[in-house]
Amino acid sequence: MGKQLGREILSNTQRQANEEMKQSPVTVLQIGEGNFLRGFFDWMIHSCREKGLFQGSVALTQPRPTGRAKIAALQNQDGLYTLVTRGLENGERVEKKEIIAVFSTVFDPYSDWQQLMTLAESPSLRVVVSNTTEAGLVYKPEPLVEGEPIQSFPGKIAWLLYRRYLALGGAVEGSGLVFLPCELLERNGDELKRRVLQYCEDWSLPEPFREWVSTHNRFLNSLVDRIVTGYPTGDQAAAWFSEWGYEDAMLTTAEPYHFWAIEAESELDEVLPLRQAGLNVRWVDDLRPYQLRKVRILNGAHTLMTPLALLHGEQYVRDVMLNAAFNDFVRGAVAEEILPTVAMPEAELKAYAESVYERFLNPYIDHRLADIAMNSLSKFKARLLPTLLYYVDREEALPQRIVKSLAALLRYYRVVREGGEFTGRALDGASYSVRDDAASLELIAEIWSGGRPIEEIVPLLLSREGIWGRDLSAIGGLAEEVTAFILEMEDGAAHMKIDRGNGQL
Ligand SMILES: NC(=O)c1ccc[n+]([C@@H]2O[C@H](COP(=O)([O-])OP(=O)(O)OC[C@H]3O[C@@H](n4cnc5c(N)ncnc54)[C@H](O)[C@@H]3O)[C@@H](O)[C@H]2O)c1
Ligand SMILES: O=P(O)(O)OC[C@@H](O)[C@@H](O)[C@H](O)[C@H](O)CO
Repeated sequence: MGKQLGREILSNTQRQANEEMKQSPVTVLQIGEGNFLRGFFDWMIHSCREKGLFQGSVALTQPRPTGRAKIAALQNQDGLYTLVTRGLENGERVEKKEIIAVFSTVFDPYSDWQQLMTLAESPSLRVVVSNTTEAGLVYKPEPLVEGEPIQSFPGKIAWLLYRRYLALGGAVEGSGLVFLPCELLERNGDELKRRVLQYCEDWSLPEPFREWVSTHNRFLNSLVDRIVTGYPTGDQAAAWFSEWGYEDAMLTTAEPYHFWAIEAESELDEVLPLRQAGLNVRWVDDLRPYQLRKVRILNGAHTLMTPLALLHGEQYVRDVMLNAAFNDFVRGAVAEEILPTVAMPEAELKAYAESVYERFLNPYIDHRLADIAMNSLSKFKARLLPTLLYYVDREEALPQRIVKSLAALLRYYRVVREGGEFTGRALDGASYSVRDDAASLELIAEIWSGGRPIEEIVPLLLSREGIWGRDLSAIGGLAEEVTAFILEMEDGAAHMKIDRGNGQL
């Protein structure tokens, strides 16, 4: 057993910076001990502090009782943890190790409720950041028992705000807080506010307070973008620990790419000087283009490649991008079919697309296509169908690569029910299981099973409004093109075959 990370591991300079941080007022409350916030937000605050731009510190709590273990592990390490950032940046491999020191307080709100209440009443507190997954924002009614910890995340916020309102007085300028929920939900700030107000109503908290919640507090909508891969798999951690001379139970890893679009005015730089620290953060008037950019390009490219690549025996995103034929296919689809449909400056879109390819090629991330394949029906509908419909609505030629990926999706969903599973067969006959909405899979399996010719199957599949949101069989030429692609795939026709490394799809 080596030494555990703690303040004695730090160099003299780091120790001094850590002591200064510990003495700094708590300006940020963080609800969420998970990997993502530690590899994203806390790293950002650490970067700001290192540049002398941020004089506050972060108090960390977990949103649910089960997060206790990580809270205890951080307490055991004086609030410190290591972040290794690794991947490609402008074509170069980077690997950077940092000991992140931003938590001046780490506590379990279920055993130390009073500490949360004291923080709630602190005039120094300005920001509340969270990531509790989508599940954390689901509304679960609960009774209010004064002095007892509140279970839900938005319920905690409602009570925290009430205590703050009582302590600081509603009218006081600056008594409100800035909320930055990082959950991956559209308009996450609005969602948190709605939930908080729901608890205020459930507990009959006074009307003037509710008014103050809405008018003096900011619930900001934002879009986070960074792949944070957490504690490394295999022997990597042990190898690093022996190199570093210490062990770290809270070690996390992330890709170099990071982006945060926050719908708010840039004056908030004063509260969070992230941009001044050179971070890729943008205060924006309208978040929608950024959401669209990510969903259509990054997630769209994932969904575009997944069924086709799985049918051809690929397993990982990186391997798809290293295959010349697939690489051409993905880049061609993004550049010629997806980008023209997103209303943002072309140079910006191209730069984002390039960063996405680099992220897909990250030598340190094994992103399984089988994981991305889960719920591919709704993913196609949200991520690629709007692009296809853009051309349909303008009566332009159908985008061939997206049509091909739709063909691959339908072929990938050629499933039979075996026990509790729906299984399909790749082009080489290998079996796989498909995870998606059971009713849709049932329906699709039934359509494929009837012994009909493919020319009948495809229009039937495309006509299911319950799956696609509209009758796709009504789109002129689509069923014929999809059918032709499936037949070519099955026949192993030259242009649907992969000549590994150098061929064509
Ligand atoms: N890791 C990434 O690359 C990444 C990137 C962008 C967004 N995200 C999103 O961030 C979320 C968290 O990811 P992570 O990598 O930090 O995972 P994690 O497992 O390390 O952390 C999950 C966090 O959510 C909390 N949580 C889980 N279920 C909850 C519930 N029912 N109620 C309240 N809190 C709950 C946990 O206590 C913990 O703080 C995911 O939903 C993911 O979609 C992750
Ligand atoms: O997470 P999912 O299953 O909704 O989608 C799979 C990927 O497209 C997705 O995880 C991206 O990698 C992620 O959104 C990048 O920030």
